[in-house]
Amino acid sequence: MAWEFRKLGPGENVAVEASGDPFAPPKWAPPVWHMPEGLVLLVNALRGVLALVAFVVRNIVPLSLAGGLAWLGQRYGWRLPVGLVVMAGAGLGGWWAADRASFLRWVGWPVLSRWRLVRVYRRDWQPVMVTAGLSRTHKRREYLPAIVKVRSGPTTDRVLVRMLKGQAPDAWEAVTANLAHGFGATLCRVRGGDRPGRVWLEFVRKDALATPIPALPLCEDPAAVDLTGVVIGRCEDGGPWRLRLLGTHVLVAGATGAGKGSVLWSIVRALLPLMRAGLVEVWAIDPKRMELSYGRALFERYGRYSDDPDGGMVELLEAAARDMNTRAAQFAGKVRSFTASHEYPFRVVIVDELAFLTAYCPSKDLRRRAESALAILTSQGRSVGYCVIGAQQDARKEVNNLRNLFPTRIALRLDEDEQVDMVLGDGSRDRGAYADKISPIPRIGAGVGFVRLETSPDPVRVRAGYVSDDDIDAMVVMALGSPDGETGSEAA
Ligand SMILES: Nc1ncnc2c1ncn2[C@@H]1O[C@H](COP(=O)(O)OP(=O)(O)OP(=O)(O)O)[C@@H](O)[C@H]1O
Repeated sequence: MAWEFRKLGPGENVAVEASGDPFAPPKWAPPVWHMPEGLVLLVNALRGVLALVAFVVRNIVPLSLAGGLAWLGQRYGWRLPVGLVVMAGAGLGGWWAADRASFLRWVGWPVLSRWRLVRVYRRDWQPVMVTAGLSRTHKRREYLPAIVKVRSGPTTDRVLVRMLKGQAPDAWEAVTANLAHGFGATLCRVRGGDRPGRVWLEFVRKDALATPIPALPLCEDPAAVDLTGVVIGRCEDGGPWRLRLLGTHVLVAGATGAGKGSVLWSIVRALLPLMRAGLVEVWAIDPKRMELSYGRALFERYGRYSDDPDGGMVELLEAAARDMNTRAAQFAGKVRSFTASHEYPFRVVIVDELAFLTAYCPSKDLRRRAESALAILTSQGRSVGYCVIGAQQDARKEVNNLRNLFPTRIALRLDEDEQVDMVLGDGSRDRGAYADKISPIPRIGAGVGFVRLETSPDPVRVRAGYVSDDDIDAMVVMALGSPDGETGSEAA
């Protein structure tokens, strides 16, 4: 039987049985190439050598160590290598005990990264990529994205990935749940890579914020407080959560019981040294008469306080707006950047439930006046030392149409997924801000939220310190000298 080879397209060969009969249907068959046996053996041997070289290069450090110890054992007996291993172990133990941070940086995390690369990511990479639909097959050849490196920390693994040509981060964002389950993580987030064509995958192995963070220690030194980053809790990576107050306004959105109070009180706690020094005033507006009223004495001594629904709260806001205008007129042409002083203290206006003033207040006139004062304060107050901090339960537009005047926003636990983007900006939830999935159990989820830091568009998970009633009492004692140190100054 005679066969002839035909090319259907580039790289595609078929064999067709040659036939003299022009009407006979063509008989197709895959081409069979008969290789000389020696050539096959040679190619396989070459492949084996290349794989061995790649393995040795990839594992040069452990292989060299093992080889060196084996050589020493062979040459001088087993006592020497065992002694060396014991000494190295003791040295590492001593390093760990003396300076844990540097030990983890130079030994602990690199070893863990290597271990997780080999035992988790490289091992499960192919099946997870295929199942998640991130691989492609072309002409029966499988193309997989590649792992560039893995960086492990105490709670998170960061995996730098080279995507397939033509792939975009959206394709990865759409399958974060598959990736998390595939690699045994509780959560996976996609972050921008170090160059086009690469993305960082952030796998959360363990929730670093699952247990409440006690109120941060009270600081006595005003110089230690930085208004461009007051520390109010912890970030997921273990670093401090610094919240900018100078030059911005802050919106704290969270469903009922989400822990808005702990954010507000952590801010006041961090500001206390500056309040005592006369450089910061906190004006508190407390429609709920629950959260802020506990520390009313503090606000009355170092600022102002109102919980009066019949106009008192709105008057306080209007007073702030008037004062801000006066300040702006005095600064015009003289001051370019604000520095807090005794004459012009930095004023923080805290509104515990914004929606009460802007949406739920029964008096239309009061609502209109409150909205107007808030709009003035938020649109013009930043540069003259005013910061409005508003808390609200409902992130919907109908309830707060001033949302866009708050440049800094914090999303605590939210009821619906679409509220996440309303608070943090479009695409935030796709980038991993799952504020709607924060646990409603207070011990696990209260005070937990997502923020966008100035340095990166990617949302960061944070938890505010829990300022208990006893902590507030301690603050009052520190600031006023007695738990009920009323000053007698009139509430607005
Ligand atoms: N940071 C935190 N860590 C641990 N538990 C917290 C934290 N913040 C608050 N809690 C707990 O969660 C409960 C609800 O907190 P909080 O009252 O501050 O919520 P909220 O958002 O102000 O709710 P609402 O809008 O209904 O007033 C509190 O009883 C408190 O025990």
